[in-house]
This record gives sequence, C-alpha cells and structure tokens, in this order.
Amino acid sequence: MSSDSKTPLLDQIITPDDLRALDESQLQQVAEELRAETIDAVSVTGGHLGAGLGVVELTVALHYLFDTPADRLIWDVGHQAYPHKILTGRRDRIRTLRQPGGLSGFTKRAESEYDPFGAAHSSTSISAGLGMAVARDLSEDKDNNVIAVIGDGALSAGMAYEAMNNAGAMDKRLIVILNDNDMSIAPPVGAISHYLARLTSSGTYLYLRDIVKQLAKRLPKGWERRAARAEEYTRNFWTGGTLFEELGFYYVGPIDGHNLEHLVPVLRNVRDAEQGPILVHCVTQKGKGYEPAENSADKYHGVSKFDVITGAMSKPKPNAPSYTKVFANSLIDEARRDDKIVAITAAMPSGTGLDLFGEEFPERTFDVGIAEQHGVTFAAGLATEGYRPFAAIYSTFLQRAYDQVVHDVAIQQLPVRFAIDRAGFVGADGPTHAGSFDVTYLSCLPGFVVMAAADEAELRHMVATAVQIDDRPSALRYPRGEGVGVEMPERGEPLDIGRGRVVREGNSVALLSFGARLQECLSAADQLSRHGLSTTVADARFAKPLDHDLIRRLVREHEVVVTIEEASVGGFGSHVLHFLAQDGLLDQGLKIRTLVLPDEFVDQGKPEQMYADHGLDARGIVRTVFSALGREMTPEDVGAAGQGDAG
Ligand SMILES: Cc1ncc(C[n+]2csc(CCOP(=O)(O)OP(=O)(O)O)c2C)c(N)n1
Ligand SMILES: CC(=O)[C@@H](O)[C@H](O)COP(=O)(O)O
Ligand SMILES: [Mg+2]
Repeated sequence: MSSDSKTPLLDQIITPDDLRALDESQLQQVAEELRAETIDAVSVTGGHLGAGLGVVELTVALHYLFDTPADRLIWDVGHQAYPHKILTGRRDRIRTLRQPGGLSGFTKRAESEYDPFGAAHSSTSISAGLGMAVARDLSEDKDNNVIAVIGDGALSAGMAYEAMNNAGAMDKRLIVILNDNDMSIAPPVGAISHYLARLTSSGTYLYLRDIVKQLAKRLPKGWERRAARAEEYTRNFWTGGTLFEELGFYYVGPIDGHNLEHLVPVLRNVRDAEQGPILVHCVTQKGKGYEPAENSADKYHGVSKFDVITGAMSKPKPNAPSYTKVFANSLIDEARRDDKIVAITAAMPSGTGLDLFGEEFPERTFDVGIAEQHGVTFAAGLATEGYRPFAAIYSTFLQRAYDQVVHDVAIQQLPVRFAIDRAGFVGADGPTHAGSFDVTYLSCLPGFVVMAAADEAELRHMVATAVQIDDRPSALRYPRGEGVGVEMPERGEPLDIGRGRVVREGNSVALLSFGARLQECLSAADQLSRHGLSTTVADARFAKPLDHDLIRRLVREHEVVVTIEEASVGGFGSHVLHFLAQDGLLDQGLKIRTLVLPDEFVDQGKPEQMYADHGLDARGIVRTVFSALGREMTPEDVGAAGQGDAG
C-alpha cells in the first residue's frame, strides 16, 4: 500500500475477514474510500452506478457483522453489488466489469463464493434466501445466517410476495433488508411505493417506538407483555400494522441506511435475534455521495464511461436513431391516428422508449412496475375491451411472463402486441439479459404473428402492421442499440402478413435472414459473388406465419439455402426446416444450414464481436456456404471473406 494512497484502509481489505479485523470506529472511513473506489472504477467501465452508491454503508455493515461467505448474502438484481465485489476479493478486477472476459455486472455464483446466488432479473432474492434457510435447517451442521437485500423497485414484483408469504408461514430465520431509495430505474410506481413513503415519512414513528422500548426496559418485572403491547400499539398506531408483519415478518425500521451508527447496532441485534423472518427497512439514497448522480433524474442508474470530476459521460452521440427511439416515434405516430392504442411497460419507460410515448399520451401509458406477468395479462384485459395494447417488454424480461403470454393471450387469441426490444445479444449485460429465446418461445404458439425488423425502416412498417392485427397476438422484435441508418419512410406501411421480400437476386446460394442480420447477409453475398457464387438475399420478415411460397422458390432455384437469425435454435430456422420436411422438400438432397445463436450462455462482450465469434457475421455466413458446398476455404478465401464487413 503506497503511503499516498487515497484508500489506505480499503487497501488493507482483500476479503471481509480483513474488514472484520478493523475497529468499528474505522468503518466510516472504509465506506468513504469504498464509495470513491466505486465511482472511480465505474467511470472507467461504465455500468450501474447509482444503486451501488446507495448501498455502500449497508455493504460495509453487512460484511462487518456477518460471517460471509458462510453467512449467505444475496443481492436482489445484483446491479448494486459493485461495492460488494470490491470488498470480496475482486477489487483487482473491478475495472474489468462488464468487459469481455471481465467481471459480470451482476452477482454470479461462478465468479465468487461471496455470491451465493446469481441475479440480474429482479425480485428473486427472498425466494433464494428462503431456500438457503430451509437447507440450513434441514442440515445437521449449519447455523449460518441468510440475508437478502431487496430494493423498493424489486418489491413491486409478485415473486417477492410469493416468497414473503411462504417465509412468514414457515417462520424460518431469514433476514430481509429492504433497501428503500424511493427509486426504481425511474421513480417507483404502485401502492407499495406509496406505502413505503408513508412508513418512512412518519419520522415520529421511530422516536415513539424508542420511547416505548426504553420504557419496556424500566417497567417492573412482568410488565413486558404490556410493554410489548404498547410497542405494538405504537407500531399499529403509526403504521396501521406494517404489511410485512401481516406477512409474518418482524419489521424493524425505518432506519437510516447511510448512518453506520444506526446500521451497525440494529443489524447486530437482528443478527443475534433468534426468531423467524425479520425485515429491516433501510432508507437510502440512490447515487448517494456523488453529486452528479444525486442530481440526476435517474440517479445514474446506468452510465457509460464518465469524467469523475464533472460527471459528464463520454457516450458517443448515436449516428443513427436507436431502434428503441424508432419504435417509440412510430408508435406515437400511429397513436395520433388511433386512440385505441395504449402502451404498457414493466418499470422500463426509458429503456423501451415509452417515456416518449407517455409525454404525448400520459393517459394511455401504463407503467405497472417490475411486474411483467401482471403487465401481460393487464394488456390482455385491455384487448378484450377493444383497445390495441402494445406491451413493450425486453425479450429477456418477457420470459418472466411466459404463462401469461400462453394462457391469457395466445389461447384466447387476444390481439396484444408485444414490442420486444433487446432482441439477440445485448452486450455488457451478458447472458442474463440476452434476448435469445423469444422467437423460440413465441413462434411455437398457435396463431401468433412473429416479426423481426431487418432495419429501422422495417421496424416502422412492423409497428404499423401490428396496429392492424386485431384478431390474434403479434410480436415484433428488434435489437438493442443503433440501427443501420437506412432512409426512414414518412409513415409506416402495413406489411402483408406472412410475406417476406427478396432484396438481392442470385441463382446459386440463397441467404434467408430473419431480423437484423440482413446487412451481414448482403456483405456475405458480395464476398460469395467474388467466388463465383451468385447469391440471393431474402428478408423473411415473419417467423410465423412462414412465407411458404418464398421458401419453396428459394429451395427450388438454389443449390444452397442458409437461414440466419439473432435467436436460439427452435425459432425461425427450425420452422423452415419443419416446413421443408413436411413438404417433402428435404428429400431432394437440398443443402440447407440454419445459423442461430449458440447453445450456450454467452458472457458479456461487444455484440458484433459476439456474433462474429459464433459465426453470425458475414465471414461466418461465407464459411457456412463453403461448408455446405463441401468446398474448403483457402487462406485467400478466408482473407477475402473478412473484407468489406457490413456496417
Ligand atoms: C424482472 C426484471 N424486470 C426488469 C428489470 C430491469 N431493472 C433492473 S434494476 C431495476 C430497478 C430496480 O429497482 P430497485 O429494486 O429499487 O433497485 P435500485 O436500483 O433502486 O437500487 C429494473 C426495473 C430487471 N432487472 N428484472
Ligand atoms: C439492471 C437492469 O436489468 C437494467 O438496468 C438493464 O441493465 C437495462 O438494460 P439496457 O441498458 O439495455 O436498457
Ligand atoms: Mg430502489
């Protein structure tokens, strides 16, 4: 440790054992140094900043008081776990956060014994914690604590209540820390956030309860019950009985989650309490201790690299409208002409672009909180009454509502429109956020219309198309980030359902693209033509219903057919193969290959590199064609295949 280090105490801490060797009076300095280190690290990597800054003191107190990793500490969502990672042996790698080959941006079991449960999708921590508590009690040799830290936003998801309902009934020793910073990604929504606000606004509550508690200590023997009743009265009087206690939790708080002088004694008591589930309500501030974050509307929830002094982010201005913006503007354009169009988000207004829609149509925009399951069936309810609901939910988060999609929407053939953003690889968020499976899990559903935009113009047309689909559910998917910069149509034109389009004619090889790999297909076609392989490029537009005429024509007129999609196996390519098999077209020695995402969970990286690594770029397409033809690629071929990369 150099003498002029800015973090002399933190430098002494490799693992929490080193922290626990310090004196309690040194914790405040540790927290200050940990906050500075977190800010500095994220300024270099980008990532989630506000949430981590809000739990610096909590992280220090928890690792100081609890014997982690034996005591299991679970972070809900896990985006706030950067300070936790710094204290648990990963400070030396913290500047590899979310980089290829680097640390995950969320907790991850494979990364550290201090991460007992992986996260990223919210509201799982209490369920996982209860499972660990039961496992502890089933075993003879365990007596560890289990602590789940869950945010107020994550507490808007039904799964959290399923877990508390079960925990309360089982009366298991489990500690839940409610990290209440009165923020989700956007300001929180829902009755729970109002309830929490009431709890935390009745500052008197704590004061009164302290008095009653002190009284209890001085009352003559045998008066404890009366004191307990008095305290219960205080609690009920001020808070009408906390929701959490009705669920079987002992409620402690609200306490200041940044005041170590409060946190440490309260958490020490909670640690030593031999009783059923306890919920400690910590009031914190997202972005705490970094002015640019504190002053920002989103508290620097997600940031690109930034200047620590000014807080100015270095994110380059997008050179083409992002798909999300194109979706939002297209939906706004349609909604100006159709007042039956309504939009639903599950706590992701800015990420889905519905914040823009909400500015113009506040009455027709619904943020249901982190509640995808509810959001989908809520949309279905709207559809039964003749509205045209657009449920804008990231591909990965829609997974949470799959039964609602099947049972409440598809079986009833309700015309809910699913705007599926973040389709395919998403990059820094890694496997938990990859939009890999929606084509597979939707295109198997009878009656569903499943579309994928090849570029921004296509997205605009697909929004217009979805508006018109009033007799069954439909989905349109598009990737995270910037489009290809094609010319935008003035207005979206509805497409013929189930019809693809040929964008380049050839007669030897056919590349049939579903979604945004089209540019790579065009680049591959250029390279193949340099090898004398005349290549047709077609944009399928629909994975369901398939364009059977187009597929038959491509099969009839070409020696090789390759399908390609930014989706897992079981999607578009599989349906093409299924159709060809049923149609007897596979029996004629057709050379066909399907390019899909790999059958693995791919760690974070740069999306284009991730696609290239898995053969979904122009070079990979060329290689696949050569392989289908049984032709070896010479080094010159390989070299040529790398030239003229698309976009
Ligand atoms: C199922 C699911 N839906 C949406 C998200 C996107 N998301 C990530 S963090 C977040 C807000 C979480 O709020 P809170 O739990 O209060 O944590 P804070 O950021 O305030 O610390 C959301 C909506 C997610 N991670 N999981
Ligand atoms: C933690 C979380 O789940 C969200 O913040 C997510 O990382 C947002 O993803 P985008 O950056 O693609 O909007
Ligand atoms: Mg919050």
